[in-house]
Amino acid sequence: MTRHETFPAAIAAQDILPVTPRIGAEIRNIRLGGDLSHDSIAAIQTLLLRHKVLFFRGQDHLDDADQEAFAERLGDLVPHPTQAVVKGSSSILELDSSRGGGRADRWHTDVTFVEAYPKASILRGVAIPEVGGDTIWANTVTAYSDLPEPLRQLADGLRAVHSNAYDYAAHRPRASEQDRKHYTEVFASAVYETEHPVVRVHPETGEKLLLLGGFVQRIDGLPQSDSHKLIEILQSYVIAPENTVRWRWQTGDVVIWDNRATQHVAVNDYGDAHRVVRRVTLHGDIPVGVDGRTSTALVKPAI
Ligand SMILES: O=C(O)CCC(=O)C(=O)O
Ligand SMILES: [Fe+2]
Repeated sequence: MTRHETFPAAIAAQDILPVTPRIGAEIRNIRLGGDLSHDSIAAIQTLLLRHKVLFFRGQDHLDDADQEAFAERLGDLVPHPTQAVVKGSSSILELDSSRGGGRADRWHTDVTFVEAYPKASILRGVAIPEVGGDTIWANTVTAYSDLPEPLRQLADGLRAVHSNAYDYAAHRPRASEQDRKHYTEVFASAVYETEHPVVRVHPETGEKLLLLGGFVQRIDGLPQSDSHKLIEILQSYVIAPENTVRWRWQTGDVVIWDNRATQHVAVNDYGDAHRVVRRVTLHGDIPVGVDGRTSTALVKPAI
């Protein structure tokens, strides 16, 4: 972004409050819904590409249907491939801390185990603990540009395998019995495996970004231990504090993230307090690497 770049007309400059210079902006004085003007929707889309994550407080008027109607203005809704939608909705996924799988406490980009994973997610705070339960997002574009040149060159040529089937117990030693059951019986009930470029070219901004996150299993062509080490090195640039933004939720908040240019994690620090968030995701397109090669599905369930 250049300094003199204009703000999208439908949202006034004073209503756009960057939370950090690199990622995240709070947008004030807008009532989200399916009835927003074309200009407001276009402004939200522009701001999302620029800030990667947009925060909206005070959207308590939204119910599930309104959340879906608003999301539909931004793209095509796509339900989660293995988890059931909330009753009565077409594609809302509920994350309830008191149920299995309700705590997304590993860094990830949503649903990267499928080829055309979602381009954006829209999350609504339904029940928020008095303290704790923040979410952190990381900018994977600035992470890529922070890589020292030799690492950038190395990353440019790599491909990684993402899957929803992994050693759950090893990755999540703190998980409850309920979480384990949810993982086996629901989340990984159908196995997906997809090979993505490690560096993706963003289809709208042309920015290069690191495509990794919690579903990455290995880097193509490397022994498992080297694979782990290299993923850890690259991931350390993603989660560097200067590339992240942390949000203290209030009930009625809505957060939208560009799921192509970010990773996120829900901080699991609130014990038995009750936390419920509801999400919709928008259809994405198949990633393309810097060499023009696209992602390829290796395993997908026969439907
Ligand atoms: O619970 C949260 O704050 C985030 C959950 C999550 O990972 C998601 O909605 O995609
Ligand atoms: Fe997520």
